[in-house]
Amino acid sequence: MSSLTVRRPELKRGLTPPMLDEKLHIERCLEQLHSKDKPIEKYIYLSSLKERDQSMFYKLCLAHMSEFTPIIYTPVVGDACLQFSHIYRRPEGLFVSIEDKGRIGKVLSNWPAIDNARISVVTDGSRILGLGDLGVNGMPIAVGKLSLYVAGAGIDPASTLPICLDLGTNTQKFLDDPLYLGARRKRPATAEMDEFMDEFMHEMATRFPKLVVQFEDFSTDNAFRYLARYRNKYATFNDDIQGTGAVVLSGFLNAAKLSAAASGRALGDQRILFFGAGSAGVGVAMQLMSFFRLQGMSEEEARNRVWLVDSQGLVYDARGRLPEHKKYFSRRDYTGPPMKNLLEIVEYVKPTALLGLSTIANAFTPAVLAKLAEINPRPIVFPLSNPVRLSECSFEDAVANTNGSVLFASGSPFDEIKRNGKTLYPGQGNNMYIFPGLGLGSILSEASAITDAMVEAASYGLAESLTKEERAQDLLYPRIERIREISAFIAAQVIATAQKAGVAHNEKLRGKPLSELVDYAKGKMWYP
Ligand SMILES: O=C([O-])CC(=O)C(=O)O
Ligand SMILES: [Mg+2]
Repeated sequence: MSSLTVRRPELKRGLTPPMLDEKLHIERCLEQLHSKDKPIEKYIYLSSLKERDQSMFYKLCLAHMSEFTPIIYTPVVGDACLQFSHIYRRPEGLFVSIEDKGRIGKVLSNWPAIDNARISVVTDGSRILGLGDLGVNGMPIAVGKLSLYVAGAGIDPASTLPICLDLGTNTQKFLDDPLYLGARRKRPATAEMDEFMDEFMHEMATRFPKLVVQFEDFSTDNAFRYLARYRNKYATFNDDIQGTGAVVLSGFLNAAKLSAAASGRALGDQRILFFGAGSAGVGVAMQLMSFFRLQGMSEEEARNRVWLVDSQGLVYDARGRLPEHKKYFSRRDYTGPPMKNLLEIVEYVKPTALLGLSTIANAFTPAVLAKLAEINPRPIVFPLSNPVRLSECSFEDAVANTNGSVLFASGSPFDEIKRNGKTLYPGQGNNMYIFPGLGLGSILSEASAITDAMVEAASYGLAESLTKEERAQDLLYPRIERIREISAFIAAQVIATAQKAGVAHNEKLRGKPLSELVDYAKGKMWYP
């Protein structure tokens, strides 16, 4: 030991309280957190803690995953977005404005950790969770997702880059708010936005050549359009379409096994009703096609197992003009009058599974839930809308109205329920199980693109990652406390698949067996 290390504490003497002990300081921080009674105050406290003492923030986060995720992420991050312009303390992340068009590269170069950046979450704030167009108030969603990259996949915080594109907002309330922090203008027309996005993506790839870009909470049309536009050109994925799709496929696979065991029907004998046909709804439906294909069905047979419901009711060809993204699943076999009532639609479709991506709170009424339980010994009910107050039903309602038979996963967290001496656990079908591992695998493999097969590998990796104990409790997802282990496993699957697809450029990893890839991913993780 050098004399300097011995003397250092002496040099600092007097600059901290005499009895400041690290272990006890953890307790102190937790006590401070627990002393806040409003969720938004807890969010503000943790956000400041992260700035003051990043290491302590992530230590606490890792040790208290199920307590922390609902605060730094869904649902409380939703409140943080709604109130962003009012609770704002200090800048975090990078803001790129429509006014920067023509010099976006210069703005990106202002990011201090330019050589470290490996993963960026980019939102334009136009559809934050189920809360609508929040404009520049969307920044906390990018920050929150990246905190989970650090906690959940061990990405070095210094390599994360949260970005909020400020393209204005069409929400008048914000335009009228004197404290609103974004450009006071309506959103640009498509052509102008496309020009902006092309320049942005080009400059991102130029300034940050090793960067993986996650698109987050863009409005539905743009989410699909930009995914198609950039997915073969850059290492990018859309979390709401692909991440949500993958996480739901994974939980659905586990739920279908339990449902088939209870009904005695074949695993593939599922009829899935989607309530909500936006980017998440159609993204999930697309992803679930691979569940049916895995059972040996043709594309046509698989598509026939899916029904969509939007704000106009059942989606079917004879209804008339449909937006592009709804056409694929539009029913050809129904020609009657518009069918709007969900209970009526359930009676007509007789689904084994009802998935909600509508952001319509309590749309799964007691009558709908009871009907599902009447036609299925173990109905699959996934109210996936976020945040929690927009959920299509609560876990409590789902359990109560199905006599406890429900196989349940929601987008936002619910508490477990004790019933007849048994504990029932709600699944959380949130993309937080997928994106950290998918991103980590893409970074480590140095992927030049993120293919469907890579997303699917992440999904099957997650489905496989349940322990015996977790399966014995009918869990559909593993416990969130194991997120790092799960992310390493998912990352390994993603790397192997990227190699097969020919998009992996990390030659060091070529041909390594899965177990070595898992160890490699674990070895690369950052710890506070
Ligand atoms: O952030 C979440 O909890 C899930 C998500 O991507 C969304 O709802 O848009
Ligand atoms: Mg999202």
